[in-house]
Amino acid sequence: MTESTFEPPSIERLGTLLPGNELREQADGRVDAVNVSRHVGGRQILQELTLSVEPGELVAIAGGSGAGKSTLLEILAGLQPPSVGEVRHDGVVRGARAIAESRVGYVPQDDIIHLELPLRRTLRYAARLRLPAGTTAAEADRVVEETMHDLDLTDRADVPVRALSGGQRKRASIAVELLTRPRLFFLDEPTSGLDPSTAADVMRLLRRLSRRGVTVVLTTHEPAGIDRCDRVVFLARDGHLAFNGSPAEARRYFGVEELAEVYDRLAGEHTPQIWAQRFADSRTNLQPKSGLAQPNLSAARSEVKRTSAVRQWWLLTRRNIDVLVRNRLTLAVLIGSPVLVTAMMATLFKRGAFDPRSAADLGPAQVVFWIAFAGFFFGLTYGLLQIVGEMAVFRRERLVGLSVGAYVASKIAALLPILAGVSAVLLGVLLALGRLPALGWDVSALLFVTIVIEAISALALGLLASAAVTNAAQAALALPMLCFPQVLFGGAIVPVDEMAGPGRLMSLGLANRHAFEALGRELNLDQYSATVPAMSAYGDTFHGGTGASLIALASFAVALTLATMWVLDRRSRPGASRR
Ligand SMILES: Nc1ncnc2c1ncn2[C@@H]1O[C@H](COP(=O)(O)OP(=O)(O)OP(=O)(O)O)[C@@H](O)[C@H]1O
Repeated sequence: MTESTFEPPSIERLGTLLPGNELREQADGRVDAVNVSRHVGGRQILQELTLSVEPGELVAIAGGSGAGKSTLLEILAGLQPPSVGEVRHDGVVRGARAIAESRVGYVPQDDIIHLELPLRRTLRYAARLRLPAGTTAAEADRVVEETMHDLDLTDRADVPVRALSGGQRKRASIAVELLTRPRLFFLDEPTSGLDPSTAADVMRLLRRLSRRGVTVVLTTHEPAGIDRCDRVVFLARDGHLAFNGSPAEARRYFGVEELAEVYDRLAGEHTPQIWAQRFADSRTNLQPKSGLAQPNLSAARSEVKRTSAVRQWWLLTRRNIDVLVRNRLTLAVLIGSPVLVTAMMATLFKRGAFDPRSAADLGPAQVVFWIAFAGFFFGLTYGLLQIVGEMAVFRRERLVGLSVGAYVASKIAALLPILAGVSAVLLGVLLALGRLPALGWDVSALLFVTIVIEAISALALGLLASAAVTNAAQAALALPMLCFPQVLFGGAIVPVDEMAGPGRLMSLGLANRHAFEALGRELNLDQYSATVPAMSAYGDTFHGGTGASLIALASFAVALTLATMWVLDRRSRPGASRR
Protein backbone atom coordinates (compact mmCIF):
# COMPACT_ATOMS: atom_id res chain seq x y z
CA MET A 1 0.00 0.00 0.00
CA THR A 2 1.24 3.48 -0.78
CA GLU A 3 2.12 5.80 2.04
CA SER A 4 -1.03 7.61 3.13
CA THR A 5 -2.91 8.74 6.17
CA PHE A 6 -5.71 6.43 5.24
CA GLU A 7 -5.99 3.09 6.99
CA PRO A 8 -7.45 0.09 5.17
CA PRO A 9 -11.24 0.36 5.23
CA SER A 10 -11.77 -3.10 6.63
CA ILE A 11 -15.08 -4.02 8.17
CA GLU A 12 -13.31 -4.25 11.53
CA ARG A 13 -11.96 -0.71 11.45
CA LEU A 14 -14.82 0.99 9.68
CA GLY A 15 -17.23 -0.38 12.09
CA THR A 16 -19.11 -3.35 12.16
CA LEU A 17 -22.39 -2.55 10.75
CA LEU A 18 -23.50 -5.91 9.66
CA PRO A 19 -24.37 -9.19 11.31
CA GLY A 20 -21.72 -11.60 12.40
CA ASN A 21 -19.44 -8.88 13.65
CA GLU A 22 -19.46 -8.18 17.34
CA LEU A 23 -17.51 -4.93 17.30
CA ARG A 24 -19.42 -1.72 17.75
CA GLU A 25 -18.28 1.83 17.28
CA GLN A 26 -18.92 4.51 19.84
CA ALA A 27 -22.47 5.78 19.80
CA ASP A 28 -22.51 8.52 17.19
CA GLY A 29 -25.23 8.81 14.62
CA ARG A 30 -27.69 11.17 16.24
CA VAL A 31 -29.95 13.44 14.20
CA ASP A 32 -31.77 16.50 15.50
CA ALA A 33 -34.14 18.56 13.40
CA VAL A 34 -34.90 21.83 15.17
CA ASN A 35 -37.92 23.87 14.11
CA VAL A 36 -37.50 22.85 10.49
CA SER A 37 -40.03 23.68 7.80
CA ARG A 38 -39.91 23.82 4.05
CA HIS A 39 -41.75 25.89 1.49
CA VAL A 40 -41.42 25.67 -2.25
CA GLY A 41 -42.79 28.28 -4.64
CA GLY A 42 -45.00 29.91 -2.02
CA ARG A 43 -46.44 26.61 -0.80
CA GLN A 44 -45.53 25.17 2.60
CA ILE A 45 -44.89 21.46 2.03
CA LEU A 46 -43.50 20.76 5.51
CA GLN A 47 -44.82 22.55 8.59
CA GLU A 48 -42.51 23.54 11.41
CA LEU A 49 -41.49 20.52 13.45
CA THR A 50 -38.78 19.41 15.84
CA LEU A 51 -37.69 15.81 16.23
CA SER A 52 -34.66 13.75 17.15
CA VAL A 53 -33.42 10.34 16.12
CA GLU A 54 -31.21 8.51 18.60
CA PRO A 55 -28.06 6.62 17.56
CA GLY A 56 -28.92 3.12 16.35
CA GLU A 57 -32.65 3.81 16.11
CA LEU A 58 -34.75 2.45 13.25
CA VAL A 59 -37.32 5.11 12.40
CA ALA A 60 -40.11 5.10 9.81
CA ILE A 61 -41.60 8.25 8.32
CA ALA A 62 -45.13 7.40 7.22
CA GLY A 63 -48.18 9.21 5.90
CA GLY A 64 -50.33 9.55 2.83
CA SER A 65 -49.01 10.21 -0.66
CA GLY A 66 -47.62 13.73 -1.00
CA ALA A 67 -47.64 14.30 2.77
CA GLY A 68 -43.98 15.35 2.67
CA LYS A 69 -42.20 12.14 3.73
CA SER A 70 -39.40 12.36 1.15
CA THR A 71 -38.99 16.06 1.86
CA LEU A 72 -38.56 15.40 5.59
CA LEU A 73 -36.19 12.50 4.89
CA GLU A 74 -33.97 14.64 2.65
CA ILE A 75 -33.98 17.43 5.20
CA LEU A 76 -32.97 15.01 7.97
CA ALA A 77 -30.25 13.57 5.73
CA GLY A 78 -28.98 17.08 5.06
CA LEU A 79 -29.53 16.69 1.33
CA GLN A 80 -32.12 19.43 1.19
CA PRO A 81 -31.85 22.58 3.28
CA PRO A 82 -34.89 23.43 5.41
CA SER A 83 -36.38 26.84 4.59
CA VAL A 84 -36.36 27.57 8.31
CA GLY A 85 -34.64 25.80 11.20
CA GLU A 86 -31.60 23.56 11.23
CA VAL A 87 -30.54 19.93 11.17
CA ARG A 88 -27.71 18.64 13.36
CA HIS A 89 -25.82 15.41 12.94
CA ASP A 90 -24.19 14.52 16.25
CA GLY A 91 -24.80 18.07 17.34
CA VAL A 92 -23.01 19.51 14.33
CA VAL A 93 -24.90 21.85 12.03
CA ARG A 94 -23.72 20.90 8.59
CA GLY A 95 -23.88 22.49 5.19
CA ALA A 96 -24.71 20.19 2.33
CA ARG A 97 -21.11 19.99 1.09
CA ALA A 98 -19.87 18.96 4.53
CA ILE A 99 -22.54 16.30 4.64
CA ALA A 100 -21.37 15.04 1.27
CA GLU A 101 -18.01 14.41 2.86
CA SER A 102 -19.25 12.73 6.01
CA ARG A 103 -20.54 9.22 6.47
CA VAL A 104 -24.17 9.59 5.51
CA GLY A 105 -25.77 6.90 3.35
CA TYR A 106 -28.81 7.77 1.26
CA VAL A 107 -30.79 5.43 -0.97
CA PRO A 108 -33.28 7.33 -3.16
CA GLN A 109 -36.37 5.74 -4.69
CA ASP A 110 -34.74 5.35 -8.11
CA ASP A 111 -32.03 2.79 -8.71
CA ILE A 112 -28.61 4.32 -8.14
CA ILE A 113 -26.72 1.69 -10.06
CA HIS A 114 -26.09 1.05 -13.74
CA LEU A 115 -28.38 -1.70 -14.90
CA GLU A 116 -26.05 -2.88 -17.69
CA LEU A 117 -23.09 -3.82 -15.52
CA PRO A 118 -22.72 -7.00 -13.49
CA LEU A 119 -23.25 -6.35 -9.79
CA ARG A 120 -19.63 -6.89 -8.74
CA ARG A 121 -18.38 -4.51 -11.41
CA THR A 122 -20.83 -1.76 -10.56
CA LEU A 123 -19.94 -2.06 -6.86
CA ARG A 124 -16.24 -1.94 -7.69
CA TYR A 125 -16.65 1.31 -9.62
CA ALA A 126 -18.75 2.73 -6.77
CA ALA A 127 -16.14 1.68 -4.19
CA ARG A 128 -13.25 3.23 -6.14
CA LEU A 129 -15.23 6.47 -6.54
CA ARG A 130 -16.48 6.69 -2.97
CA LEU A 131 -13.81 5.22 -0.74
CA PRO A 132 -11.25 7.73 0.50
CA ALA A 133 -8.29 8.76 -1.62
CA GLY A 134 -5.44 6.34 -1.03
CA THR A 135 -7.58 3.20 -0.86
CA THR A 136 -5.86 0.57 -2.97
CA ALA A 137 -7.75 -1.41 -5.60
CA ALA A 138 -7.30 -4.57 -3.51
CA GLU A 139 -8.80 -2.90 -0.43
CA ALA A 140 -11.73 -1.55 -2.42
CA ASP A 141 -12.35 -5.01 -3.88
CA ARG A 142 -12.26 -6.52 -0.40
CA VAL A 143 -14.87 -4.07 0.86
CA VAL A 144 -17.03 -4.96 -2.17
CA GLU A 145 -16.75 -8.70 -1.49
CA GLU A 146 -17.52 -8.23 2.22
CA THR A 147 -20.51 -6.03 1.47
CA MET A 148 -21.93 -8.47 -1.09
CA HIS A 149 -21.45 -11.29 1.39
CA ASP A 150 -23.18 -9.35 4.16
CA LEU A 151 -26.12 -8.55 1.93
CA ASP A 152 -26.37 -12.13 0.68
CA LEU A 153 -25.58 -11.07 -2.87
CA THR A 154 -22.36 -13.01 -3.50
CA ASP A 155 -23.99 -15.61 -5.72
CA ARG A 156 -25.45 -12.79 -7.89
CA ALA A 157 -22.09 -11.01 -8.26
CA ASP A 158 -21.67 -11.72 -11.98
CA VAL A 159 -25.29 -11.12 -12.95
CA PRO A 160 -26.09 -7.81 -14.72
CA VAL A 161 -28.06 -5.62 -12.33
CA ARG A 162 -30.90 -5.50 -14.89
CA ALA A 163 -31.39 -9.25 -14.44
CA LEU A 164 -31.64 -9.11 -10.63
CA SER A 165 -35.01 -9.45 -8.93
CA GLY A 166 -36.61 -6.32 -7.43
CA GLY A 167 -35.50 -7.24 -3.92
CA GLN A 168 -31.96 -8.06 -5.01
CA ARG A 169 -31.77 -4.79 -6.92
CA LYS A 170 -32.88 -2.86 -3.85
CA ARG A 171 -30.25 -4.69 -1.80
CA ALA A 172 -27.72 -3.80 -4.50
CA SER A 173 -28.62 -0.10 -4.14
CA ILE A 174 -28.25 -0.48 -0.37
CA ALA A 175 -24.90 -2.23 -0.91
CA VAL A 176 -23.56 0.77 -2.87
CA GLU A 177 -24.32 2.97 0.13
CA LEU A 178 -22.92 0.55 2.68
CA LEU A 179 -19.52 0.50 0.96
CA THR A 180 -18.51 3.59 2.90
CA ARG A 181 -19.91 2.20 6.18
CA PRO A 182 -22.28 5.10 6.99
CA ARG A 183 -23.24 5.95 10.57
CA LEU A 184 -26.48 7.55 9.39
CA PHE A 185 -28.52 5.73 6.78
CA PHE A 186 -31.54 7.23 5.03
CA LEU A 187 -33.75 5.31 2.61
CA ASP A 188 -36.66 6.61 0.53
CA GLU A 189 -39.29 3.88 0.26
CA PRO A 190 -36.85 0.96 0.26
CA THR A 191 -39.69 -1.58 0.21
CA SER A 192 -41.93 -0.04 -2.44
CA GLY A 193 -42.73 -2.42 -5.26
CA LEU A 194 -41.48 -5.46 -3.36
CA ASP A 195 -43.63 -8.44 -2.40
CA PRO A 196 -44.34 -8.74 1.36
CA SER A 197 -41.71 -11.41 1.95
CA THR A 198 -38.97 -9.53 0.06
CA ALA A 199 -40.00 -6.29 1.78
CA ALA A 200 -39.67 -8.10 5.13
CA ASP A 201 -36.15 -9.23 4.09
CA VAL A 202 -35.16 -5.63 3.42
CA MET A 203 -36.63 -4.52 6.76
CA ARG A 204 -34.77 -7.33 8.55
CA LEU A 205 -31.55 -6.14 6.92
CA LEU A 206 -32.18 -2.57 8.12
CA ARG A 207 -32.99 -3.86 11.60
CA ARG A 208 -29.66 -5.74 11.66
CA LEU A 209 -27.88 -2.54 10.65
CA SER A 210 -29.53 -0.58 13.44
CA ARG A 211 -28.62 -3.27 15.98
CA ARG A 212 -25.02 -2.71 14.95
CA GLY A 213 -25.29 0.98 15.78
CA VAL A 214 -26.28 2.51 12.46
CA THR A 215 -29.07 5.06 12.70
CA VAL A 216 -31.63 4.16 10.03
CA VAL A 217 -34.44 6.44 8.87
CA LEU A 218 -36.76 5.40 6.06
CA THR A 219 -40.00 6.45 4.43
CA THR A 220 -42.63 3.80 3.88
CA HIS A 221 -46.27 3.17 3.13
CA GLU A 222 -46.25 -0.38 4.47
CA PRO A 223 -47.77 -0.99 7.92
CA ALA A 224 -45.78 -4.24 8.28
CA GLY A 225 -42.56 -2.31 7.76
CA ILE A 226 -43.57 0.34 10.28
CA ASP A 227 -44.14 -2.37 12.87
CA ARG A 228 -40.53 -3.48 12.59
CA CYS A 229 -39.29 0.01 13.50
CA ASP A 230 -38.49 1.46 16.91
CA ARG A 231 -40.36 4.59 16.10
CA VAL A 232 -42.76 6.00 13.54
CA VAL A 233 -43.30 9.60 12.51
CA PHE A 234 -46.71 10.10 10.90
CA LEU A 235 -47.17 13.13 8.67
CA ALA A 236 -50.64 14.43 7.85
CA ARG A 237 -51.39 16.33 4.63
CA ASP A 238 -49.16 19.35 3.85
CA GLY A 239 -46.42 18.05 6.13
CA HIS A 240 -48.11 18.43 9.51
CA LEU A 241 -46.51 16.32 12.24
CA ALA A 242 -49.37 14.06 13.39
CA PHE A 243 -47.45 11.63 15.57
CA ASN A 244 -43.96 10.67 16.72
CA GLY A 245 -43.54 7.58 18.91
CA SER A 246 -43.36 3.78 18.91
CA PRO A 247 -45.72 1.73 16.68
CA ALA A 248 -47.49 0.44 19.83
CA GLU A 249 -47.98 4.01 21.08
CA ALA A 250 -49.27 4.95 17.63
CA ARG A 251 -52.00 2.29 17.89
CA ARG A 252 -53.08 3.60 21.27
CA TYR A 253 -52.84 7.23 20.21
CA PHE A 254 -54.96 6.79 17.11
CA GLY A 255 -57.21 4.17 18.77
CA VAL A 256 -56.69 1.58 16.02
CA GLU A 257 -55.93 -2.15 15.91
CA GLU A 258 -53.95 -2.03 12.69
CA LEU A 259 -51.51 0.69 11.64
CA ALA A 260 -53.10 0.67 8.17
CA GLU A 261 -56.16 2.28 9.78
CA VAL A 262 -54.08 5.33 10.76
CA TYR A 263 -54.14 6.48 7.13
CA ASP A 264 -57.97 6.60 7.21
CA ARG A 265 -57.90 8.39 10.53
CA LEU A 266 -55.45 10.99 9.18
CA ALA A 267 -57.59 11.55 6.09
CA GLY A 268 -60.77 11.64 8.21
CA GLU A 269 -60.33 15.07 9.79
CA HIS A 270 -61.31 18.13 7.79
CA THR A 271 -57.93 19.78 8.14
CA PRO A 272 -54.50 18.30 8.83
CA GLN A 273 -53.87 21.10 11.36
CA ILE A 274 -56.23 19.33 13.76
CA TRP A 275 -53.83 16.39 13.94
CA ALA A 276 -50.83 18.64 14.38
CA GLN A 277 -52.54 20.51 17.21
CA ARG A 278 -53.70 17.31 18.89
CA PHE A 279 -50.22 15.86 18.80
CA ALA A 280 -48.60 19.07 20.01
CA ASP A 281 -50.98 19.02 23.02
CA SER A 282 -50.05 15.44 23.91
CA ARG A 283 -46.42 15.86 23.09
CA THR A 284 -44.88 16.28 26.51
CA ASN A 285 -45.38 12.55 27.16
CA LEU A 286 -43.73 11.47 23.95
CA GLN A 287 -40.65 13.68 23.77
CA PRO A 288 -37.43 11.73 23.30
CA LYS A 289 -35.94 11.11 26.74
CA SER A 290 -32.57 12.67 26.08
CA GLY A 291 -33.85 15.94 24.56
CA LEU A 292 -32.05 17.76 21.78
CA ALA A 293 -28.31 17.58 21.36
CA GLN A 294 -26.73 20.99 21.75
CA PRO A 295 -25.14 22.43 18.65
CA ASN A 296 -21.48 21.63 18.50
CA LEU A 297 -20.11 24.19 16.12
CA SER A 298 -16.50 23.46 16.87
CA ALA A 299 -16.67 19.71 16.30
CA ALA A 300 -14.11 18.79 13.70
CA ARG A 301 -15.07 15.27 12.70
CA SER A 302 -12.54 13.38 10.70
CA GLU A 303 -13.77 13.93 7.20
CA VAL A 304 -13.03 11.62 4.37
CA LYS A 305 -10.58 12.79 1.71
CA ARG A 306 -12.22 12.16 -1.64
CA THR A 307 -10.67 10.74 -4.79
CA SER A 308 -9.08 13.45 -6.98
CA ALA A 309 -11.02 14.85 -9.95
CA VAL A 310 -8.51 13.32 -12.36
CA ARG A 311 -8.93 9.86 -10.88
CA GLN A 312 -12.70 10.31 -10.87
CA TRP A 313 -12.50 11.21 -14.57
CA TRP A 314 -10.46 8.11 -15.31
CA LEU A 315 -12.80 5.81 -13.37
CA LEU A 316 -15.89 7.33 -14.94
CA THR A 317 -14.42 7.09 -18.44
CA ARG A 318 -13.74 3.39 -17.88
CA ARG A 319 -17.23 2.91 -16.49
CA ASN A 320 -18.79 4.75 -19.47
CA ILE A 321 -16.93 2.53 -21.90
CA ASP A 322 -17.91 -0.53 -19.88
CA VAL A 323 -21.58 0.48 -19.93
CA LEU A 324 -21.43 1.26 -23.67
CA VAL A 325 -19.80 -2.02 -24.58
CA ARG A 326 -22.27 -4.03 -22.51
CA ASN A 327 -25.32 -2.24 -23.84
CA ARG A 328 -25.31 -3.91 -27.23
CA LEU A 329 -28.36 -2.02 -28.49
CA THR A 330 -26.86 1.40 -27.72
CA LEU A 331 -23.56 0.36 -29.25
CA ALA A 332 -25.36 -0.94 -32.36
CA VAL A 333 -27.15 2.42 -32.71
CA LEU A 334 -23.96 4.42 -32.12
CA ILE A 335 -22.10 2.54 -34.81
CA GLY A 336 -25.03 1.49 -36.99
CA SER A 337 -26.50 4.93 -37.56
CA PRO A 338 -23.25 6.43 -38.97
CA VAL A 339 -22.81 3.33 -41.13
CA LEU A 340 -26.32 3.84 -42.54
CA VAL A 341 -25.75 7.57 -43.09
CA THR A 342 -22.46 6.83 -44.87
CA ALA A 343 -24.15 4.20 -47.05
CA MET A 344 -26.98 6.61 -47.89
CA MET A 345 -24.57 9.35 -48.90
CA ALA A 346 -22.55 6.95 -51.04
CA THR A 347 -25.78 5.89 -52.73
CA LEU A 348 -27.23 9.38 -53.13
CA PHE A 349 -24.31 11.25 -54.66
CA LYS A 350 -22.81 10.43 -58.06
CA ARG A 351 -19.13 9.96 -58.75
CA GLY A 352 -17.44 13.04 -60.08
CA ALA A 353 -19.74 15.58 -58.40
CA PHE A 354 -16.66 17.78 -57.98
CA ASP A 355 -15.41 17.48 -61.58
CA PRO A 356 -15.40 21.12 -62.81
CA ARG A 357 -16.55 20.02 -66.29
CA SER A 358 -19.56 18.02 -65.10
CA ALA A 359 -20.38 19.60 -61.75
CA ALA A 360 -24.14 20.07 -61.84
CA ASP A 361 -25.80 23.06 -60.22
CA LEU A 362 -25.31 22.85 -56.48
CA GLY A 363 -23.74 19.36 -56.52
CA PRO A 364 -20.44 20.14 -54.75
CA ALA A 365 -22.11 22.39 -52.16
CA GLN A 366 -24.72 19.76 -51.39
CA VAL A 367 -22.18 17.01 -50.86
CA VAL A 368 -20.19 19.26 -48.53
CA PHE A 369 -23.29 20.40 -46.66
CA TRP A 370 -24.50 16.88 -45.94
CA ILE A 371 -21.04 15.79 -44.81
CA ALA A 372 -21.08 18.72 -42.37
CA PHE A 373 -24.55 17.80 -41.20
CA ALA A 374 -23.54 14.15 -40.77
CA GLY A 375 -20.78 15.22 -38.33
CA PHE A 376 -23.29 17.31 -36.42
CA PHE A 377 -25.87 14.53 -36.38
CA PHE A 378 -23.40 11.91 -35.12
CA GLY A 379 -22.26 14.13 -32.26
CA LEU A 380 -25.76 15.18 -31.26
CA THR A 381 -27.20 11.66 -31.20
CA TYR A 382 -24.19 10.40 -29.24
CA GLY A 383 -24.71 12.99 -26.54
CA LEU A 384 -28.47 13.07 -26.31
CA LEU A 385 -29.09 9.92 -24.30
CA GLN A 386 -25.92 9.93 -22.24
CA ILE A 387 -27.02 11.72 -19.08
CA VAL A 388 -30.80 11.60 -18.83
CA GLY A 389 -30.83 7.84 -18.23
CA GLU A 390 -28.40 7.99 -15.31
CA MET A 391 -29.48 11.20 -13.62
CA ALA A 392 -30.33 9.39 -10.36
CA VAL A 393 -26.85 7.82 -10.28
CA PHE A 394 -25.21 11.15 -11.08
CA ARG A 395 -27.16 13.06 -8.44
CA ARG A 396 -26.28 10.50 -5.79
CA GLU A 397 -22.61 10.41 -6.74
CA ARG A 398 -22.50 14.18 -6.81
CA LEU A 399 -23.63 14.18 -3.19
CA VAL A 400 -20.61 12.09 -2.26
CA GLY A 401 -18.22 14.52 -3.89
CA LEU A 402 -18.20 13.69 -7.62
CA SER A 403 -16.76 16.54 -9.70
CA VAL A 404 -19.15 17.77 -12.42
CA GLY A 405 -16.16 18.57 -14.64
CA ALA A 406 -14.80 15.03 -14.28
CA TYR A 407 -18.23 13.62 -15.09
CA VAL A 408 -18.75 15.67 -18.29
CA ALA A 409 -15.14 15.19 -19.40
CA SER A 410 -15.52 11.42 -18.96
CA LYS A 411 -18.52 11.42 -21.30
CA ILE A 412 -16.52 13.24 -23.97
CA ALA A 413 -13.47 11.01 -23.45
CA ALA A 414 -15.50 7.81 -23.81
CA LEU A 415 -17.36 8.94 -26.94
CA LEU A 416 -14.65 10.88 -28.76
CA PRO A 417 -12.77 7.83 -30.11
CA ILE A 418 -15.99 6.38 -31.56
CA LEU A 419 -16.94 9.76 -33.05
CA ALA A 420 -13.50 10.11 -34.60
CA GLY A 421 -13.75 6.56 -35.94
CA VAL A 422 -17.12 7.04 -37.65
CA SER A 423 -16.03 10.42 -39.05
CA ALA A 424 -12.92 8.81 -40.54
CA VAL A 425 -15.02 6.01 -42.05
CA LEU A 426 -17.44 8.53 -43.58
CA LEU A 427 -14.63 10.47 -45.23
CA GLY A 428 -12.71 7.35 -46.22
CA VAL A 429 -15.72 5.74 -47.91
CA LEU A 430 -16.70 8.90 -49.79
CA LEU A 431 -13.11 9.37 -50.94
CA ALA A 432 -12.68 5.74 -51.94
CA LEU A 433 -15.93 5.74 -53.92
CA GLY A 434 -15.09 8.97 -55.72
CA ARG A 435 -17.88 10.98 -54.04
CA LEU A 436 -15.17 13.43 -53.04
CA PRO A 437 -12.36 14.59 -55.36
CA ALA A 438 -8.93 12.98 -55.02
CA LEU A 439 -7.24 14.79 -52.13
CA GLY A 440 -3.81 15.01 -50.60
CA TRP A 441 -3.26 13.84 -47.02
CA ASP A 442 -3.09 17.41 -45.80
CA VAL A 443 -6.56 18.35 -47.09
CA SER A 444 -8.02 15.00 -45.97
CA ALA A 445 -6.61 15.56 -42.49
CA LEU A 446 -8.06 19.07 -42.40
CA LEU A 447 -11.49 17.77 -43.43
CA PHE A 448 -11.28 15.11 -40.73
CA VAL A 449 -10.28 17.60 -38.04
CA THR A 450 -13.11 19.95 -39.05
CA ILE A 451 -15.71 17.19 -38.86
CA VAL A 452 -14.40 15.98 -35.50
CA ILE A 453 -14.42 19.48 -33.97
CA GLU A 454 -17.94 20.00 -35.25
CA ALA A 455 -18.98 16.58 -33.90
CA ILE A 456 -17.55 17.47 -30.47
CA SER A 457 -19.52 20.72 -30.39
CA ALA A 458 -22.65 18.77 -31.36
CA LEU A 459 -21.81 16.17 -28.72
CA ALA A 460 -21.64 18.96 -26.14
CA LEU A 461 -25.02 20.25 -27.37
CA GLY A 462 -26.43 16.71 -27.01
CA LEU A 463 -25.00 16.43 -23.49
CA LEU A 464 -26.51 19.80 -22.59
CA ALA A 465 -29.94 18.69 -23.82
CA SER A 466 -29.52 15.35 -22.06
CA ALA A 467 -28.69 17.12 -18.80
CA ALA A 468 -31.63 19.51 -19.13
CA VAL A 469 -34.48 17.11 -19.97
CA THR A 470 -36.17 14.88 -17.42
CA ASN A 471 -36.77 11.71 -19.42
CA ALA A 472 -35.73 9.86 -22.58
CA ALA A 473 -38.92 10.79 -24.43
CA GLN A 474 -38.11 14.49 -24.04
CA ALA A 475 -34.57 13.80 -25.26
CA ALA A 476 -35.96 12.06 -28.35
CA LEU A 477 -38.23 15.05 -29.03
CA ALA A 478 -35.24 17.38 -28.74
CA LEU A 479 -33.48 15.65 -31.65
CA PRO A 480 -35.56 17.13 -34.52
CA MET A 481 -35.84 20.46 -32.71
CA LEU A 482 -32.06 20.75 -32.57
CA CYS A 483 -31.45 19.42 -36.09
CA PHE A 484 -33.99 21.49 -37.99
CA PRO A 485 -32.35 24.91 -37.58
CA GLN A 486 -28.99 23.43 -38.46
CA VAL A 487 -30.40 22.33 -41.83
CA LEU A 488 -32.48 25.43 -42.54
CA PHE A 489 -29.93 28.02 -41.45
CA GLY A 490 -26.80 26.04 -42.35
CA GLY A 491 -26.21 28.19 -45.43
CA ALA A 492 -26.59 25.55 -48.13
CA ILE A 493 -30.31 25.42 -48.84
CA VAL A 494 -30.57 29.18 -48.58
CA PRO A 495 -27.10 30.80 -48.93
CA VAL A 496 -26.31 33.13 -46.04
CA ASP A 497 -26.36 36.20 -48.32
CA GLU A 498 -29.93 35.37 -49.35
CA MET A 499 -31.21 35.03 -45.78
CA ALA A 500 -33.28 37.67 -44.00
CA GLY A 501 -31.30 39.67 -41.40
CA PRO A 502 -32.45 37.71 -38.31
CA GLY A 503 -31.81 34.41 -40.12
CA ARG A 504 -28.30 35.50 -41.00
CA LEU A 505 -27.69 36.42 -37.38
CA MET A 506 -29.07 33.12 -36.18
CA SER A 507 -26.90 31.14 -38.58
CA LEU A 508 -23.83 32.57 -36.83
CA GLY A 509 -24.69 30.49 -33.76
CA LEU A 510 -25.06 27.22 -35.63
CA ALA A 511 -22.25 24.70 -35.89
CA ASN A 512 -23.43 23.40 -39.22
CA ARG A 513 -22.96 26.75 -40.94
CA HIS A 514 -19.37 27.07 -39.76
CA ALA A 515 -18.54 23.46 -40.60
CA PHE A 516 -20.12 23.86 -44.06
CA GLU A 517 -18.04 26.94 -44.74
CA ALA A 518 -14.84 25.40 -43.40
CA LEU A 519 -15.24 22.18 -45.39
CA GLY A 520 -16.18 24.16 -48.52
CA ARG A 521 -13.05 26.29 -48.22
CA GLU A 522 -10.85 23.29 -47.56
CA LEU A 523 -12.27 21.70 -50.74
CA ASN A 524 -11.89 24.99 -52.63
CA LEU A 525 -15.55 25.22 -53.66
CA ASP A 526 -14.86 28.83 -54.63
CA GLN A 527 -13.50 27.56 -57.96
CA TYR A 528 -17.01 26.53 -59.11
CA SER A 529 -18.56 29.97 -58.84
CA ALA A 530 -17.17 30.85 -62.28
CA THR A 531 -18.11 27.61 -64.05
CA VAL A 532 -21.32 26.52 -62.31
CA PRO A 533 -23.85 29.39 -62.38
CA ALA A 534 -25.91 28.21 -59.38
CA MET A 535 -22.80 28.18 -57.19
CA SER A 536 -22.37 31.93 -57.65
CA ALA A 537 -25.25 32.38 -55.16
CA TYR A 538 -22.79 31.46 -52.40
CA GLY A 539 -20.81 34.64 -53.07
CA ASP A 540 -17.84 34.80 -50.71
CA THR A 541 -18.98 31.85 -48.59
CA PHE A 542 -16.07 29.68 -49.68
CA HIS A 543 -13.51 32.42 -50.00
CA GLY A 544 -10.67 32.72 -47.50
CA GLY A 545 -9.19 30.69 -44.68
CA THR A 546 -10.90 28.34 -42.26
CA GLY A 547 -9.43 29.65 -38.99
CA ALA A 548 -12.48 31.71 -37.97
CA SER A 549 -14.87 28.82 -38.65
CA LEU A 550 -12.76 26.35 -36.68
CA ILE A 551 -12.44 28.80 -33.77
CA ALA A 552 -16.22 29.28 -33.81
CA LEU A 553 -16.76 25.49 -33.69
CA ALA A 554 -14.25 25.05 -30.86
CA SER A 555 -15.85 27.94 -28.95
CA PHE A 556 -19.27 26.29 -29.25
CA ALA A 557 -17.77 23.07 -27.88
CA VAL A 558 -16.26 24.86 -24.88
CA ALA A 559 -19.33 27.03 -24.19
CA LEU A 560 -21.76 24.12 -24.46
CA THR A 561 -19.58 21.93 -22.23
CA LEU A 562 -19.52 24.67 -19.59
CA ALA A 563 -23.29 25.11 -19.95
CA THR A 564 -23.75 21.36 -19.45
CA MET A 565 -21.67 21.52 -16.27
CA TRP A 566 -23.71 24.47 -15.04
CA VAL A 567 -27.03 22.68 -15.64
CA LEU A 568 -25.76 19.51 -13.98
CA ASP A 569 -24.49 21.45 -11.00
CA ARG A 570 -27.84 23.18 -10.58
CA ARG A 571 -29.82 19.98 -10.95
CA SER A 572 -27.73 18.16 -8.38
CA ARG A 573 -27.72 20.87 -5.74
CA PRO A 574 -29.32 20.00 -2.42
CA GLY A 575 -32.98 20.91 -2.62
CA ALA A 576 -33.11 20.92 -6.44
CA SER A 577 -36.30 19.45 -7.84
CA ARG A 578 -36.22 15.68 -8.17
CA ARG A 579 -38.76 15.92 -10.96
N1 LIG B 1 -38.97 20.65 -5.49
C1 LIG B 1 -40.30 20.68 -5.40
N2 LIG B 1 -41.00 21.57 -6.10
C2 LIG B 1 -42.35 21.66 -6.01
N3 LIG B 1 -43.09 20.84 -5.24
C3 LIG B 1 -42.45 19.92 -4.51
C4 LIG B 1 -41.03 19.77 -4.56
N4 LIG B 1 -40.67 18.76 -3.72
C5 LIG B 1 -41.83 18.30 -3.21
N5 LIG B 1 -42.90 18.99 -3.68
C6 LIG B 1 -44.31 18.79 -3.32
O1 LIG B 1 -44.36 18.65 -1.92
C7 LIG B 1 -45.27 17.64 -1.55
C8 LIG B 1 -44.57 16.57 -0.73
O2 LIG B 1 -43.68 15.85 -1.58
P1 LIG B 1 -42.91 14.56 -1.07
O3 LIG B 1 -42.23 13.95 -2.24
O4 LIG B 1 -42.09 14.93 0.10
O5 LIG B 1 -44.15 13.67 -0.58
P2 LIG B 1 -44.18 12.13 -0.16
O6 LIG B 1 -44.97 12.07 1.07
O7 LIG B 1 -42.81 11.56 -0.13
O8 LIG B 1 -45.00 11.52 -1.37
P3 LIG B 1 -45.01 10.03 -1.96
O9 LIG B 1 -45.41 9.13 -0.86
O10 LIG B 1 -46.05 10.11 -3.03
O11 LIG B 1 -43.62 9.78 -2.49
C9 LIG B 1 -45.87 17.10 -2.83
O12 LIG B 1 -47.11 17.74 -3.05
C10 LIG B 1 -44.87 17.50 -3.89
O13 LIG B 1 -45.50 17.70 -5.12
